[in-house]
Amino acid sequence: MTAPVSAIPGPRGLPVVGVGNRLLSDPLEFMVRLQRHYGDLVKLSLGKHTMYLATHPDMLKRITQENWKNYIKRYPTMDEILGQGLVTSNGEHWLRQRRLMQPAFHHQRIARMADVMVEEAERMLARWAGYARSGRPFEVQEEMMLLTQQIIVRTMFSSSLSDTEAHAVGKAFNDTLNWAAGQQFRLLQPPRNWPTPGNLAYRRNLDLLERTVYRLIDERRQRQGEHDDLLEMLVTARDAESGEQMSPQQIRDEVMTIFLAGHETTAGTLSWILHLLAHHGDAERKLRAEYASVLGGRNPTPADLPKLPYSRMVIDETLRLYPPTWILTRVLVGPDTLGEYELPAGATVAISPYVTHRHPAFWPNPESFDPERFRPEEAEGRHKFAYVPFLAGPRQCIGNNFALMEMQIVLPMILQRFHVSAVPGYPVRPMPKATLRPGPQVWVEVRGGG
Ligand code: HEM
Repeated sequence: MTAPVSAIPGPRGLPVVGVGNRLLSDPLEFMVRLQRHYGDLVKLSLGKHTMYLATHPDMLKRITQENWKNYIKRYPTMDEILGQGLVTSNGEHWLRQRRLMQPAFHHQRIARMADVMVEEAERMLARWAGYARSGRPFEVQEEMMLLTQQIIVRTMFSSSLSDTEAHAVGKAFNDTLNWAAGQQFRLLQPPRNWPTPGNLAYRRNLDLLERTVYRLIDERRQRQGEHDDLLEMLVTARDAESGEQMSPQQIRDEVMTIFLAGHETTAGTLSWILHLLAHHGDAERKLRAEYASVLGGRNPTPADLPKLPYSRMVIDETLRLYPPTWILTRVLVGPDTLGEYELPAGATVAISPYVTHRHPAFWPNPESFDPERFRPEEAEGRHKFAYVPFLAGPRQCIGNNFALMEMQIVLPMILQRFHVSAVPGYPVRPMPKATLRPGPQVWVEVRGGG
């Protein structure tokens, strides 16, 4: 027996905005409390709109795997920047693109990018050696953003860009995406064609990016086979069935998409890990012992990573507590049943990995940082959809192996050279913006590195 949508429980909220004000002011705490109070499917009235928060792993399985085609994405604010890239597209177009791009994200191809990750981490650590010598504290998230930004720019374009260009492009990407993310949260936006300073800077950045990206695409199409990077893969990919290749516009959309999806998430997670380790001495010691016995001070290679299980558990537990994609939404194409309720076509469903990762039926002491939860014996038998930092099903993150390898390489490089400690007086809390980052800032001091 199913119940109608009107029977789904939820808070009443205020007359005009519903619960919109509470969702905006403290969404994480609010959503966790809703799940505890009302259960696994909660109705959220947001003024004119209604959203259904689905948190039970069975529901996530239904939405992302069993009936995934019935749940589509709608992200209109990102259209101009991302176009029809993998994150924002749907249907046949998405399927074709995913098929074309999947091989580039295969384990073996990703492993070939390890050298770039090591080189960029070396550059960052050389800066940190300076901070260690002078005893100067620094904001670690900024460092991580710069690192992951340079890694994605270089794995995308390899040596086609000079260092100066790579920095300019990285910054332009970043500023454009921050601007777009900010727009989603602003109530009163000047129209995009007004010459406000924000609009002008946005236009300038987007122009620079498009000019650079189209130039590089053009060069590559004329001289193929000289590089082994993501751009080469996008330019040469051919659909196995139709033999078709991507148009320059489509390649541009995918370049922007990979940049958007591929650096802030990883930078935030690396910053969270350092913050958590600075407050959990036991985990830090265990991690150092693992690195010492397997690596003995040298940089890791992809072949070492399976031999560093505790390192992976620390990453997994950090992604459980602070999944960068803390909320995402889908719109129903046709009606569907979630739990005991019948939802109509057109309904918006929200999934929150942050809330599901704290579901008391699957996670004892959900707020505590405990990497041991991911020991194989502990993890065995756990509902597969209770842990979804990269989502699941056909639309699972295509870059999950990339991100995991990047973190597994960077982390031992940092910890084998430095002791990282938090600077007192700078409390850190989760900041639910476009991604869930630690904030407002993460100030650290480093020792060692000689
Ligand atoms: C810790 C790091 C990362 C996390 C937690 C993460 C998480 C996610 C999640 C939850 C989705 C699904 C979004 C949705 O369906 O609405 C997603 C999609 C995606 N991610 Fe990631 N991601 C990470 C890193 C990366 C990296 C490094 C790349 C690329 C190099 C990447 C590329 C993508 C792309 C292209 C999609 C769209 C896939 C599709 O719909 O077919 N991500 N990611």
